[in-house]
Amino acid sequence: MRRTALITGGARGIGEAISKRLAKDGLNVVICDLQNQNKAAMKTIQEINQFGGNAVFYPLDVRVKSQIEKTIDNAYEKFGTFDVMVNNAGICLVNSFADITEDELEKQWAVNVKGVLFGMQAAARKFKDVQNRTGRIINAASISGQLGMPNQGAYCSTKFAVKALTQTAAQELAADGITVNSYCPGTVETEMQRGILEKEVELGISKEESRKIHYDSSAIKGTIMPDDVAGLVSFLASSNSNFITGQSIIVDGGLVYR
Ligand SMILES: NC(=O)C1=CN([C@@H]2O[C@H](COP(=O)(O)OP(=O)(O)OC[C@H]3O[C@@H](n4cnc5c(N)ncnc54)[C@H](O)[C@@H]3O)[C@@H](O)[C@H]2O)C=CC1
Ligand SMILES: CC(=O)C(C)=O
Repeated sequence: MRRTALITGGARGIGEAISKRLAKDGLNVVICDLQNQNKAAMKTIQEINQFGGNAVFYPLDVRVKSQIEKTIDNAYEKFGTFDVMVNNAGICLVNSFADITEDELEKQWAVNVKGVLFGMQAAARKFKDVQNRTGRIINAASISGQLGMPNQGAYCSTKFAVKALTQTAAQELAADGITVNSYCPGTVETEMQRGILEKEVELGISKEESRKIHYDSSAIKGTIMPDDVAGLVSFLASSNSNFITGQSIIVDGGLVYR
């Protein structure tokens, strides 16, 4: 029976690449994203169908735990399997440390931390209570969860939290055969990154300085693309990573060394 993966924020950017890669790997793919990403999700599904993959779109908001639980139940009912949960959805609001507002902090914690925690809890419940078999939980962290970055204070705090939750859950869920890991990309060419660069210009950071921060500082020169992250997620979802758990793995071309 085909394994099934659910990817939050799966309609575009890194999530889109993960959806396509896992579909190529032969998994049923459940693309979960906000309703307003319907068009992007349909385009992704069309591309998956073109190479013979299997995908559906279930709209959800990761800030609402009951929606994640219901979506997992629906996916299980449709495909009869549920094996991989990718908690990828995230937002990044750039601001200098002195000016971070309560609203910015709350918005980012709601999606990046609560959304990931709810996704982990809902997936673990399903893996344990319904299937009683192995499962994979894979979370979006960032190099901003490894190192504090200028103008990303609130965002960094959420990604450090994801790393902490990943380590805790890995230890608590190991006995149930569930592994929990995170991916920590550097700067990846997506809508999120374009928004970050625009906001940095507003904060008075020159394009040259931005380029230095985001693209020119790593050992390997060049632009990290969503597919480069999807390759790691494919590995973490596969039997090649059976004994890897609690790790937050960096994909940044050699910038942060841990
Ligand atoms: N692009 C980058 O340079 C990096 C991104 N990341 C992380 O990777 C993940 C994906 O990032 P990108 O693809 O770049 O971002 P993106 O902005 O291109 O895509 C994020 C997706 O998440 C969805 N989303 C946002 N809020 C949601 C909610 N409440 N419920 C459901 N879906 C929601 C959006 O609709 C979108 O489809 C994020 O967690 C991000 O923090 C980490 C390191 C670097
Ligand atoms: C958005 C993000 O995580 C970085 C590293 O820029």
